[in-house]
Amino acid sequence: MTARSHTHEDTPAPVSHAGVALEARHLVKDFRGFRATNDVSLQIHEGEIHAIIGPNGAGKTTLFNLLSGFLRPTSGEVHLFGQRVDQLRPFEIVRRGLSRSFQISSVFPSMTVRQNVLVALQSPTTLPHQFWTPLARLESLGEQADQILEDVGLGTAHARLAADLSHGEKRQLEIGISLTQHPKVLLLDEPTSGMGSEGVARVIALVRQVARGRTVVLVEHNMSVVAELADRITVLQYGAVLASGQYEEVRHDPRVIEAYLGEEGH
Ligand SMILES: Nc1ncnc2c1ncn2[C@@H]1O[C@H](COP(=O)(O)OP(=O)(O)OP(=O)(O)O)[C@@H](O)[C@H]1O
Repeated sequence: MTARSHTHEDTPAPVSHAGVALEARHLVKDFRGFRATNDVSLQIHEGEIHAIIGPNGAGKTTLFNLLSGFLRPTSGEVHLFGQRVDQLRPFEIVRRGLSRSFQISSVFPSMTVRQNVLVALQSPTTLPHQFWTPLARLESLGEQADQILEDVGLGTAHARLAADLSHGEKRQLEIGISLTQHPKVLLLDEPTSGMGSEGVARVIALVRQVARGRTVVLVEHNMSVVAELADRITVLQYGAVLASGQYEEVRHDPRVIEAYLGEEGH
């Protein structure tokens, strides 16, 4: 335990939904008898960067899919800003302020970087009431697209074909595409996967940038990225929450060291 660490007793129990952006309550997901998510309850606080970690097969992706509406829970509930969302479809959850980064499949390789962002901005989830002003809409979309590309560090790459982007740049574009939905809560699935140290450093800076004024939840295998970015972490094992709390607190938890962090030399 270090000076910066906290104990469970230090952390006041939340008494209401105030300050809670996203909440899982006793989530269960069974796949033909196999329990991939086992009674997961967690609270993501507004404005925090929260990392979900755990060994391979621990259920991180399944939890992401449950939180974003891509899977329906077998039982349990998901609440977004105090409202139940687990029975909604993904686009309805997007409209309520939660967006997730998509894998490379959401990027159109034969279109330019800017065109990819424009197409995402034209999504009806973003512009449901503006069909009668096509010219004004296009102009406003162009400005928005350019701003998003600046925000994700692709301002000078706007005219390049998405197919020609490096792996890291594609991840930047995916995050940009997520931002077109104006999310209050952004879910990032392994944003640094497959990257070298330069790409990792760029993504760390990018996540910090997009986290301003937002809540970010990320699944991440790279523990130095987690240490760098996360305000709090939740550790999953066998589909259940093994530990949750401040990074410094959780990383000293002997069960966590045994299950996961020990392997990483932390
Ligand atoms: N559609 C499915 N049908 C059956 N089993 C599934 C399905 N999706 C996931 N699983 C199983 O659920 C468990 C959790 O998988 P999940 O992908 O959520 O883990 P993860 O923590 O994201 O793993 P990784 O770190 O390897 O990506 C695994 O045992 C997986 O085989």
